[in-house]
Amino acid sequence: MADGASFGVLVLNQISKAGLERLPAGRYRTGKDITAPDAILVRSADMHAMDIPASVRAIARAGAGTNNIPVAALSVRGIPVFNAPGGNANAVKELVLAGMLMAARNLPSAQRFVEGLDPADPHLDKTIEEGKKAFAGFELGNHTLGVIGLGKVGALVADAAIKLGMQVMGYDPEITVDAAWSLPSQVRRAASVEDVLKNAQIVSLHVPLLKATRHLVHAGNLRLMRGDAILLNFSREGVVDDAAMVAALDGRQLGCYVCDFPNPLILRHPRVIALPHLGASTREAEDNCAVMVAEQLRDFLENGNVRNAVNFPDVSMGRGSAWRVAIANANVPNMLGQISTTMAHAGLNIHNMVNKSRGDMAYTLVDVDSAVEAPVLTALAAIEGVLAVRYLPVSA
Ligand SMILES: NC(=O)C1=CN([C@@H]2O[C@H](COP(=O)(O)OP(=O)(O)OC[C@H]3O[C@@H](n4cnc5c(N)ncnc54)[C@H](O)[C@@H]3O)[C@@H](O)[C@H]2O)C=CC1
Ligand SMILES: O=C(O)CCC(=O)C(=O)O
Repeated sequence: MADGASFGVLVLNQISKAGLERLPAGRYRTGKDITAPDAILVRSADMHAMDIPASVRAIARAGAGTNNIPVAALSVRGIPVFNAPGGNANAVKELVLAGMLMAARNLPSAQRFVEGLDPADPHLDKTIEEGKKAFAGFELGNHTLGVIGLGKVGALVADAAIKLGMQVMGYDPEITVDAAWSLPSQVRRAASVEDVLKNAQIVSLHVPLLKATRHLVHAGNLRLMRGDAILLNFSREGVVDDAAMVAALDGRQLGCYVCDFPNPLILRHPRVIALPHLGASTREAEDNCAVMVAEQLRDFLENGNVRNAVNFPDVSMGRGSAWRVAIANANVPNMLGQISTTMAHAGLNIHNMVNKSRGDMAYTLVDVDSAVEAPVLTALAAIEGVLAVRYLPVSA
């Protein structure tokens, strides 16, 4: 609960100062030791085993993926999970380009070769000229890149690859209309994951980790890939079956694996290039994401408005009066009827109201013409299907 005018925000990861500054100190307490927080700010910390306090009203993920957050369990509690769509997409795109170049030009092994040179070698020039033959690579232009997942990151990767002279094929059965509009017209539509794996020399994965995308790349479809193909995974560890992928590398069914998720199965494999989850680690991306989610969180805590929550509809309403009630409820018949009847019985006049739904979740903002007493809030919370009720009077 907010104690008077102030909100407590528990911060689980390093969050950029630019974002934290959007939660002004006079009104917000932020830090790693906040007890009974109103909200939690997080990046990659795994929250699945965490006991999320009853005081929590919102989770804000300063990034894209929310697989580290128990979204379904939070939805049942009427708690929105905000993220920052696109806030780090350019940073990931640039690292994917670096990954493609590192693999195509054998840069990590070339670098290891140079690091192993002996400065006292009297024939250093000759050693270098002899050694470099082992690292000859290929140019990206005119090769085919397959992009699986054409959201914020995938679209930027496709666009950059076209600008590098590559041919691009893309697969995304869930693509949104906005994402489809933002794709360059040169991107050829692939029929399936298999179509991409079979026909692209370089494949880059940009899907969220969901039940449907776990082991999207597995033993069965890895064998469709060209023996010299490069697979890039900047999505999530579980999207590729790493055991099958290592077997494909060892069996020469795959040329190289580039990923952002090292684990014991792939560490030190000579044809794996692994980075320590660096995709979003740029000053720009860290600031963008932190600022986006801090602003979204503040508008939710203070006004109940919802923007960019992965489990709630977008709902925003300008303040029509000083007394607002925000209600998260199951998307079932007669909720609005019961909410307005409860308010009418308490003598409250509804000034303005908005209700939207998304899947099983509905969200309602109601501005009323007079103060709302605690028993009315209790009665609203007791309506079957109501998941959370917040009273948000404008402080004097
Ligand atoms: N390495 C890193 O630091 C980062 C990793 N990521 C990962 O990349 C993922 C994608 O990020 P964004 O592009 O920002 O998300 P996004 O939500 O904009 O795009 C995801 C796309 O995947 C598509 N998709 C879903 N299921 C699919 C399937 N079965 N086959 C093909 N496409 C499918 C969706 O329709 C959507 O267009 C995130 O969920 C996260 O896991 C994102 C940012 C940083
Ligand atoms: O916050 C980070 O560094 C990780 C970013 C990420 O994986 C994401 O946004 O999905």
